[in-house]
Amino acid sequence: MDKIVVKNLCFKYKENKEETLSDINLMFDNRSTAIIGQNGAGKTTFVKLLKGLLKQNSGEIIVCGKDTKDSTAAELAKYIGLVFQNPNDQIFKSKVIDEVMFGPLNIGMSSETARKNSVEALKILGLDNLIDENPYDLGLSERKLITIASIVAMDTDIIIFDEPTIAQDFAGKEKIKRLIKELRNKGKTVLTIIHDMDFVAEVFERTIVFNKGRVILDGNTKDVYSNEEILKKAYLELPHVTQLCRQLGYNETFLTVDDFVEFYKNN
Ligand SMILES: Nc1ncnc2c1ncn2[C@@H]1O[C@H](COP(=O)(O)OP(=O)(O)OP(=O)(O)O)[C@@H](O)[C@H]1O
Repeated sequence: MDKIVVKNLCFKYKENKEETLSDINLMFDNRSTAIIGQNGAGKTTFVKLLKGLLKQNSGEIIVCGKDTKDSTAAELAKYIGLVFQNPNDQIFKSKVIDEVMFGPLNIGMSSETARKNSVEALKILGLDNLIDENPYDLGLSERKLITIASIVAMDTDIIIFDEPTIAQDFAGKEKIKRLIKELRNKGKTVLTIIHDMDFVAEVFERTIVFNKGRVILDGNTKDVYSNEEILKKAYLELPHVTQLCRQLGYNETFLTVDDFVEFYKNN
């Protein structure tokens, strides 16, 4: 079933002359989905509309059966969680556990379930030893993971990450990769705005490309990455292994080194 249906969506910020989003038509099922596109393409605006933080000028957005135009952001928070790009926009409590439990409590979860979910989410991200710390005493990468845990703990059907890998080293990226796969296996719909094309290739089943407020590509990641010319025009650079294989004359699109090695061994 499609958890989000977007029809003929248009949006313009009052102070801007041009539309930021024009005629967007998309449906989201359980596939893990990356939303990519150059800076200013409209990705963050799009997810803010899904979450009900902005209201469209025209078109329709249905989230878990609810029309976002008739729903408050508080009502939609039960269905859709959004992790902001900058953790400092989200964190305000002085203890990690209180910060992570805030969202679950706010949507009406019992404190017992909120605590259980919060500890579980912190554990998945390897942060359960920081429960009593002040988030502001921690580094940017840990603060970012805490904001991710706090949304995961809300156990919403749809979870959106805005640039989750920023400020993460290899270990942090691996944690986020594992988390996204785990959420997907639990049947959650995970949408992620991201610039890291290698991460997209390794993790996401579906990729949507935004360009100047429109969707220019949408499909399984391998098919989308096969449209080299369109991606180039949108100033998006393919992963190095994909480029290398193309330059070596392979017609097939390889998303990861493992993909290529597997193919190479069998041919
Ligand atoms: N609050 C706002 N008021 C007016 N214009 C805005 C506002 N927020 C964003 N914009 C403009 O809308 C356009 C789309 O911005 P948006 O942040 O949605 O793009 P993005 O694809 O998420 O970019 P990035 O990858 O840099 O985060 C940009 O031209 C931006 O300047």
